[in-house]
Amino acid sequence: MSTGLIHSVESMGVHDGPGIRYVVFTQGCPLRCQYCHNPDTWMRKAGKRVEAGELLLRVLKCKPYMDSSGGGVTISGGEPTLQPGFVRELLKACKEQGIHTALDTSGYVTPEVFSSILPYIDLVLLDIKHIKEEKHRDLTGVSNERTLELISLLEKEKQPYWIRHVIVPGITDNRDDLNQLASYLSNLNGLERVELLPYHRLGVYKWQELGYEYRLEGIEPPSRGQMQEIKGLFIKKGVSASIAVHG
Ligand SMILES: C[S@@+](CC[C@H](N)C(=O)[O-])C[C@H]1O[C@@H](n2cnc3c(N)ncnc32)[C@H](O)[C@@H]1O
Ligand code: SF4
Repeated sequence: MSTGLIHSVESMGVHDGPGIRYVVFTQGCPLRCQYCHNPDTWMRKAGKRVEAGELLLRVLKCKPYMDSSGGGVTISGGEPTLQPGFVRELLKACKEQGIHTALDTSGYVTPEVFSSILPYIDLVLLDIKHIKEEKHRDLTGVSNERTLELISLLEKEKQPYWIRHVIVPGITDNRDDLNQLASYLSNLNGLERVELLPYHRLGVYKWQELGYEYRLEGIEPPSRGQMQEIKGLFIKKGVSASIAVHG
């Protein structure tokens, strides 16, 4: 039986997929997003080791309210695709129990690894951090090539997915970049919806506790008006976009 390194769980999550969800936050992430609200999940140590079967028993206790709300299980993190064996086993076990499954990812994963998990995922929540390669590198430390390649795979496999995009004033709210992203998304078939996430500062204290330098100091969250205007830009291109509430 596979074990996984997890950071924490949330038994009544309402921000990561439809309905009420049991959210598993895995430990470890290869990206270093400047805005990340979970920097305490980055290191591939310091988490708790759990067996997939043990976690399933905890999930099953929550099944009644997950079912009645149209919810399920979401594996988030950190970057869950770093632990494909554990994630596969947990999602497979959930599916065998009739539980809806979602995976929350940056898409920084090879097609081979992702394909090994895909049969057990009902919904992929894929965050495009930036549509422009150079800006993506600056924001996250890595290329966006794998993320875009993953979208091609999801399209090919006819896998339903949502795209997420965090709006950070001065970093990801350039209108030309957003128009480019909206045009790109308007041509996709499996995309069910786009969730625009307003940048928030709820995790800044963790950066301070960890002794990391927070480069976005001084940047405030976007206003409601700014978010509405950006949402309008997506709608205008025929992309079904909504503004998410903070997690
Ligand atoms: C912490 S990540 C974990 C899953 C995966 N690593 C990813 O980035 O998609 C979950 C979601 O939170 C978003 N997020 C992280 N920090 C944020 C912040 N400061 N404001 C708004 N959304 C944030 C991410 O962009 C992602 O969509
Ligand atoms: S990919 Fe997700 S968990 Fe990793 S640094 Fe970025 S927002 Fe944080």
